[in-house]
Formats: sequence, C-alpha cells, structure tokens
Amino acid sequence: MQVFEYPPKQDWKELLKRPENDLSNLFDTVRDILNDIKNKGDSAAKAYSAKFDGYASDQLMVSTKETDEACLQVSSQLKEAIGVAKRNIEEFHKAQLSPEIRVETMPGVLCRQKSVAIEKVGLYIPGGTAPLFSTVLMLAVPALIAGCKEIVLCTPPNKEGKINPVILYTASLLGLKKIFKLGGVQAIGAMAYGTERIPKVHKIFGPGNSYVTAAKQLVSLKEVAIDMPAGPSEVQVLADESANPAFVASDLLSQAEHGTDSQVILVTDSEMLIPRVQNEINKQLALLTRKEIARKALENSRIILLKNTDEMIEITNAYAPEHLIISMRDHDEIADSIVNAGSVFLGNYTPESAGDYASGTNHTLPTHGYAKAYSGVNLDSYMKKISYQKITADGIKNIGPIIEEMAAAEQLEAHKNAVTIRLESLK
Ligand SMILES: NC(=O)c1ccc[n+]([C@@H]2O[C@H](COP(=O)([O-])OP(=O)(O)OC[C@H]3O[C@@H](n4cnc5c(N)ncnc54)[C@H](O)[C@@H]3O)[C@@H](O)[C@H]2O)c1
Ligand SMILES: N[C@H](CO)Cc1c[nH]c[nH+]1
Ligand SMILES: [Zn+2]
Repeated sequence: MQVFEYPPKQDWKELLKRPENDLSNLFDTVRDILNDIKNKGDSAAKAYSAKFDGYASDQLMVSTKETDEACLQVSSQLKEAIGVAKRNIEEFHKAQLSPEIRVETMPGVLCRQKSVAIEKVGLYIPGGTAPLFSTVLMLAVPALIAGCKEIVLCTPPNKEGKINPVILYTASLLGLKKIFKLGGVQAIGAMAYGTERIPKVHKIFGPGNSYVTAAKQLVSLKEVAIDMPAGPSEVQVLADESANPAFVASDLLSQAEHGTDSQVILVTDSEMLIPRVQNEINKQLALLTRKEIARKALENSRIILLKNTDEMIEITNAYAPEHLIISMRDHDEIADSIVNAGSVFLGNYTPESAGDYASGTNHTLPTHGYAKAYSGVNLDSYMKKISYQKITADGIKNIGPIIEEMAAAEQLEAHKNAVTIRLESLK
C-alpha cells in the first residue's frame, strides 16, 4: 500500500480515486448483453451463461431435489450460525417498520401516508469469486418482513451447473422458491425484462462486480428500479495511536480479499502506527488463501497520514466509503461528524465482518462514493410510500379558496374549476 504523508488538500481528490475499469468499454459491453437478453430471452441467457460461467443448459431453475440435496451438505454448526445471523438481521430490520402517518393539516383536510411493499423483487447473489450466501440473508430477510409477494433470486452457477449448497440452504431456510442459475449481466437483464422462464420484477437488489453494477445502472434508466450501485467492496479505517495495528491490518485485508478491484484506505494521524500496520499486513497476507486477490487490491489502496482529527473527518466525508471503521479514542464523537458513509463500525472490537455476516445491519451498501447520496439496503428499500387524502365538505370550504388562488396564478383554469364547482354545490 502506498503511503502519502501530509498530502496537501488539493491532492486529496486524486488520492481518493477508485480503481476504474475502462468505464466506457464496460458500459458498451454490458449494453450489448442486455439488448440480447431483451430481444432473445432465455436462449441469450443460456449463451452468455456458457460464455462467462461455462454452463450451457436449458435448466435454469433450481429444482426442489437440488435444494434438498444441498441442505444435507451444510454442517449443523454452519446452520446454527446462519440461524443466529438470521435472527439478528430480522430483529434489526423489523425495528425499521414505520407506522402509518395521519395528519389533519387543516380542519377537514386529512392526509395519510402508508408504506406498501413492492410486489415483485429480484435478488442478485454474487457468486463469481466467492459464494456470498450471507447476501441471501441480507436481501431476502427485509423483503419478507416488508411483505414482497414475489421474490426471484439469481446467482451464477459453476461449470457443472451447481449453485453453492449454502446459498441454496439459506434460500430454502427463508422459503424462497424461484431460484435461477444465472449470473452477471444476463441475470440482471433477465430480471429486468423478463424471459420465458424468469419473471420480470419491479426492483432489483444486490451487490456484484463492475459488470453487475453497470447492468443494474443501465436497466434502471428505463425498465426497473434498483437498490443502489453496490459494486466492489471498500473499507476506510480511521485510526489514531490507540488503534491496534493487527486489528487494523485484519480489517483492511478483510475487504481487500473480496476482489482485485476492491479498495482499502487507512487514514491516520499517528506516524508510528503506519509501519506497525504494514508489518501486520505482510504477516497476515501471507496466511490468506486469497492472498493474490488481496495483494492486487492493495495496489489500489493507500495509507494517508494527516495532521489532525478535523482533516481525517474531512477526507472521510470527501471519500464517502462503503464501510468506515473508527479505531480512535473519541470514536463516538467523531462518528457524529461523519455524513458520508454506508455503514460505520465503532471502536477496536467492531470488525467490519460483523456487519458482513451477523450483527444485524445490512451489508448491501453503496460503493464508489455513492454513499454521498444513497443509503444501504434497509426495510424502506422494499417499500413504496402511498399518500392518501380525504377532504370533507367543511374541509373544501377551508382549503378551496387557497387552491383556487394558486391554480389561477398558474393559469390552470380547469384545476381551479374542480374546486369552484364543489364550493358552489355547497352554497
Ligand atoms: N457493495 C456491496 O454491498 C457488496 C456486497 C458484497 C459483495 N460485493 C462485491 O461484489 C462483487 C462480487 O463479484 P464476483 O465477481 O465475485 O461475483 P458476481 O456474481 O458479481 O459476478 C460474477 C459474474 O460476472 C460476470 N462476468 C465476469 N467476467 C465478465 C466479463 N468479462 N464480461 C461480462 N460479464 C462478466 C459473469 O457472468 C459472472 O457470472 C465483489 O466485487 C465484491 O466486492 C459488494
Ligand atoms: N463486505 C461485503 C460488502 O462490501 C459483504 C460480504 C459478504 N460476505 C462477506 N462480505
Ligand atoms: Zn466482506
């Protein structure tokens, strides 16, 4: 990881750049695949599945037999761990249910707002470099709590057409039935447009690599809503001299191992901490199975030494990390000044992987600086708000003249008349 000591503010923007695929190329490739899926449906899905995942079969839907067999392959300890994570995620997301809002804005003018579940949702579970069964919990638990009626799940198969058994176990634990062996852009296109076998949904959720993220962004221009751009994982650690170098290194590596295009950033005001963290990274990296992936991600990554806490906060809000760990003495106070981050982890005993798996918060989070404007997945992501109003005869007498005045000023006579006609009927 490259170290930058006291970089002047005008250099921060350059320093905080994300690793880029050639974006124009990426979007062109993705657009072509999406058009094929839109025009040719399942036959194109099969062709792209063969090309990118080495699986060419007409059998796209996972059968009950396959799920039953998969469930037998999962150890009881893992089933127990998944059970605890599920309960925590349920608890945190159930607490997000919001009551209906009812306000009488003027006498006789009653306004209501109610949350209604999105009927059909599509969940994308990444499976390219690691089978993220935890993402099944993160996406399906809130969908079920919200009350979504149709839940479609797509995830890439291996060359033999098999889905990771733990993904299937988790999906079956949650009662999901429509599981398709399809990954990448072809899965996003299939859920956006619908194919002969894959139902079209209203909103697509889930993280993925740059291809998946670009596909979500393109289909959201016209066909469907999406949760947010949730691309290659990132973590930023804010650390002072109270941080534990081994813990900091472990957190940086935990996101670096996701993919070669992941990015991890350490920002500190402690010069002494830097070589200690570097030593720890080298020690821990050598022990990882995914060391080559993590090593590549570290090439995209940086250590930044700054003068004080104020600068550390400023650079964090400018970067808007997906995950932010604050390993500093005053972590609670510093957290109050953070306005741009997907999810924040406080103190030395809160590893980011707690949020990835089991604490209860959602791990599907905005990357690439989108945390400036987007929230991570939460219960509201699966809901629409519908507003209602009911005006009584007395109510229209109260509010009618206001509406007439405004409609006349906008020169919209018919709008005005819809009120006048009622007021006159009451004379
Ligand atoms: N932001 C978040 O909330 C979050 C959460 C979990 C994981 N992630 C990220 O999700 C990503 C998962 O990526 P992954 O690759 O392991 O799995 P993935 O399922 O996202 O991508 C695999 C698919 O990519 C497609 N693909 C691969 N190369 C292609 C090419 N050249 N052209 C077109 N399509 C191609 C294939 O169809 C394959 O099925 C990682 O980057 C990880 O960091 C993000
Ligand atoms: N850190 C990922 C989100 O960027 C989520 C995840 C799933 N499994 C492990 N990690
Ligand atoms: Zn992770």
